[in-house]
Amino acid sequence: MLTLLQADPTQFPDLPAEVDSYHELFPVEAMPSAGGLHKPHMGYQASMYKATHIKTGIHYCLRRIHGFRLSNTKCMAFVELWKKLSHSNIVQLKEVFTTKAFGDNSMIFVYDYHPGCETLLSRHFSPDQSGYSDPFINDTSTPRPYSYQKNNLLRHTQNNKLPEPLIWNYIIQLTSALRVIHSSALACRSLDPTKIIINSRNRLRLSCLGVMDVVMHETNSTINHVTLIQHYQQEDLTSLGKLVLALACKSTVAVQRENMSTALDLVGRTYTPDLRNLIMYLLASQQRRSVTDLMPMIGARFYTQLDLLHQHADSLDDELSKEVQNGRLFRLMVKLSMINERPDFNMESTWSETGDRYMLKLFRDYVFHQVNEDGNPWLDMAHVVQCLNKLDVGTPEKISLISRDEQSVLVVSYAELKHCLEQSFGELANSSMLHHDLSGTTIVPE
Ligand SMILES: Nc1ncnc2c1ncn2[C@@H]1O[C@H](COP(=O)(O)OP(=O)(O)OP(=O)(O)O)[C@@H](O)[C@H]1O
Repeated sequence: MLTLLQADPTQFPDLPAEVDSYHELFPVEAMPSAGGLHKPHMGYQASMYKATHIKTGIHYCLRRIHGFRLSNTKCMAFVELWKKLSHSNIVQLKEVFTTKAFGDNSMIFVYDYHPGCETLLSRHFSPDQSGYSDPFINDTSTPRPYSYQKNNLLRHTQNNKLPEPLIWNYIIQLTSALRVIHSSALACRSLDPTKIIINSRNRLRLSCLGVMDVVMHETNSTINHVTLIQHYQQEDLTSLGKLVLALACKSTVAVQRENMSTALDLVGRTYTPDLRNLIMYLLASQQRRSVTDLMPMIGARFYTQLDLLHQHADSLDDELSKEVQNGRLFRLMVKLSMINERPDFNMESTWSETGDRYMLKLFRDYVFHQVNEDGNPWLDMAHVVQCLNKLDVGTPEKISLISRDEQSVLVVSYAELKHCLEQSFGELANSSMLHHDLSGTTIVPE
C-alpha cells in the first residue's frame, strides 16, 4: 500500500513531474514548511522521496542533495563500487545523477525502496519514548551535573532495557554489512541511528551509502580518499561501538564523551560481560581493529540467528506454496471468465453459448451458482476449490450438469471439461493480438 502513495500536486506544488527516469515523486518525510529549510546533511540540505521508474514501474527511494555541483567526477569510481555491492543488510545503491529538475543543481542518489521502514533512531531513541527527553537538551549552556547524568542514564537503562538477544541480533546484522563493505575496500562512513533503517521484523539496513564518498570528495578534493579508507573503516568500528553502547543504555546521551565510562559501567551491570567486552574492543580506537575479530565475540549467538532465519524462511515457504496454488486457480478462473458469456467472438453472437462453451457455462453454474434444497444460495468455498482443482488436473470423474431450464442433463468428465476449456481459450488466444497471458509469458494454445 505504501508503495502506491501518490503526492497531491496542490500540497506539493514544487515537486517536479519527472526527474530523469523517475516520476510520481512522493516525500518520504514531512516537507519543511513554507520558507523553512530542509535539514542540513554534511553541509548540504537533503530530502528523501519515493519515486517510480518510468519504464519499469519499480519504486525507488531518491535522496536529493540540494544545491550540489559535481565538478570532479573522480568520486564516481566510488559510486560504481557501491552499485556492485549487494547485501541483505544494506540499502542497494542503483544510480547517481545530477539534475536541474528541482530548479537548482541537485545530486540524486537512487536506492532500493523499503516501504514501512523507520530509522533505528526513531525505533529506539525517539523523544516520545518515556525517559528519553532530557531537560538539559534545549539549554546547552546549563552545566549538567555528573550525578544527574549518571542517574538519568541509570533510569534509562533500568526502565527501557532492550533485551540482550535483540542487541546481538543487531550486532550480527551490522557486522555482516560492515564485513562486505570493508572487504570491498569501502567504508560506510554514516553508521549512525539516523542512517540505519529497520522494518517490522527487525531487519536492519545501512542507508545513505556512497553519499559521503561523493560529497566529501567534492568539498575536500585535495585529499586522497583511497589512502584514507582504512582510517574511515576504523571510524566505522568506533561508530559501531558507540551505537551498541547507546542501544544498551537506550540513550544517545550515553555516547557523549563525559558519559561514556558511566555508560560502560551500566552495561557491565545490566548485560553479560561479552557485550561490554565487544563495546570496549570497538571503542579502543588507539588499537587497530577489524570486523573479523568480532566473530569470535559473537560466537554461538550466530547459530541462534541462523536458526531463527531458517524458521522464518520455512514459514515464508509455506505461505508461498499456498499463493502458488491460489495463482493456479486464479488463472483458471480468468480463462473461464474470458470465455463464459462473451458477447460476441469473430462476429458470432452465440459463440459462448454453443458447443464446448455451453458445457463450460453449465459448469460455471455448477461451481458457483449451487442452491440448497430450499432454493437458497449454497456458498461453499471448499466445493469451489475442489471443482477447480479437478478441472485443472482433468480427472476422469464425471459430474451431471443441468441446463438452466432443467430440461436436460449433460454427464461430463472433468477431463472433457478441461479439453473444452483449453480448446475455447486457445481459439480466443489465437485471435487476440497479444498472445500473452496475465503473467507476461507467451501462451501457446494447445
Ligand atoms: N531506502 C529506503 N526505503 C524506504 N524508506 C527509507 C529509505 N531510506 C530512508 N528511508 C526513510 O526516510 C526517512 C528519512 O531518512 P533520512 O536518512 O533522511 O533520515 P533522517 O532521520 O531524516 O536523518 P537526517 O536528519 O540526517 O536526514 C526515514 O524515515 C527513513 O526511515
